[in-house]
Amino acid sequence: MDLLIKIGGINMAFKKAHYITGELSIPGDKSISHRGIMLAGITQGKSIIKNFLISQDTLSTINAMKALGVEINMDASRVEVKGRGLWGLKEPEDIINAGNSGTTLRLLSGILAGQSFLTIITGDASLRKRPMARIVAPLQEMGAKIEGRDNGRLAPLSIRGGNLMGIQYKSPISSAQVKSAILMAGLYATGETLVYEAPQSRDHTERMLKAFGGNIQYHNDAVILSPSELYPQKLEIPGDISSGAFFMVAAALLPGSHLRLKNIGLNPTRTGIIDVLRSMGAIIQLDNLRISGGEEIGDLIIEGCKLKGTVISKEIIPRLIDEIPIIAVAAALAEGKTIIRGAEELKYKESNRIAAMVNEMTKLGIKIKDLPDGMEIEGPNRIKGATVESYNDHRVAMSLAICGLFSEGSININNDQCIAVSFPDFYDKLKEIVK
Ligand SMILES: O=C(O)C1=C[C@@H](OP(=O)(O)O)[C@@H](O)[C@H](O)C1
Ligand SMILES: C=C(OP(=O)(O)O)C(=O)O
Repeated sequence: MDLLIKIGGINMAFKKAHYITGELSIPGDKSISHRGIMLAGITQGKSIIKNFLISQDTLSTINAMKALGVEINMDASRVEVKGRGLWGLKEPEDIINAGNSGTTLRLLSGILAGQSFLTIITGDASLRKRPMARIVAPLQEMGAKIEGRDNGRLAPLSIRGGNLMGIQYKSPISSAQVKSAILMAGLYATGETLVYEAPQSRDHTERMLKAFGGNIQYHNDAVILSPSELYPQKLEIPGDISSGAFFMVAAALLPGSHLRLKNIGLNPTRTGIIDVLRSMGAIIQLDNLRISGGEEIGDLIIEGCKLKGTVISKEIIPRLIDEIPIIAVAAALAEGKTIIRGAEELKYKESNRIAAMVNEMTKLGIKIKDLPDGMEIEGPNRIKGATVESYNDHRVAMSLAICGLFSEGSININNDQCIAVSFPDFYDKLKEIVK
């Protein structure tokens, strides 16, 4: 079956897919790529990062670290970071712009909280609406001077740090960005820094700190960082399960499909999508399992079949937070009702992802309604063609594109160029496996 795609254009349209088949490597994990650049930048010496994700968000992190004086060179196969040591960053000459990337702004704020110089950090229109008090409050408690719009709740933030003290922080939300900002600042603090959260969010920062020589320990679900010196490393970034999720869902939904996603990151704090798809009846196998750079990695093999609805509740949400838009697509085509609760954090992402998915999937003829903390979807649905909006949110755009594989008419997605935020090759990869 032909696919009609305008790569990098404003609109795209697909024709209905019959099945998904093939083997794909998915680009490097976005969360781990950000962390690799930041931590390498504050070690003394040269780190090499392979399978780094080159996307708009991770380029925001690279540009920010360059503005702080770190030398970074990259080609298609690797990134070389010449770190300036924990205390060697320099005051940036201009405002740092994190673009669309919450991870860049929040994690970097933790590092900036440790610097005695002044930095002003901002982002695009979406990021300037996202909540920052969640990092500003604990970083101020550690001793950093931070101001921002709306009483420190919104970026731009101005940060002058230094002389930090470790804190014991019980996080009111499960957020890896909050936890990581505090741990980054903890590298500059006197005494121990402890962060407690439940349920646990992704733990890439803890693992990577350990890999760089950081003194990380766990006690009763809390992570504790003691003052540590970091050392340059060679890293290989696993494939991003959050990007792979779009193809996993497409393959799981189409009987006759057989898809292998190679070298995917399988850190258990990220694999909620596998558990949920299996609870919907999906056939997913793991192969070639190993550990690389302190992270679980392996191949995912997905066979297509008929899916059924499921219930997703609070405890699993941090393990699949970015996959909820594409899970909503799986639910739309599955038999029966799917209920997603405990996901209010979705309102504070690049767009309000509950409102975005409910509005746009409704335009496609899907029975979906919003809940205060999630959504309810009644399946199976016949998906009709329509023009839909991405809200400039990459995950919304890619989820709607997958709807296009199942729709009776063309789906045109306005502003789908935002896909380059996390997955510039999305359409090319999709084209390879759709038959
Ligand atoms: O730490 C990270 O790399 C991320 C953490 C999550 O955000 P929160 O920490 O806000 O939940 C996730 O949604 C985001 O895509 C990446
Ligand atoms: C929420 C996301 O990223 P960030 O918070 O870094 O903007 C995402 O990639 O879905």
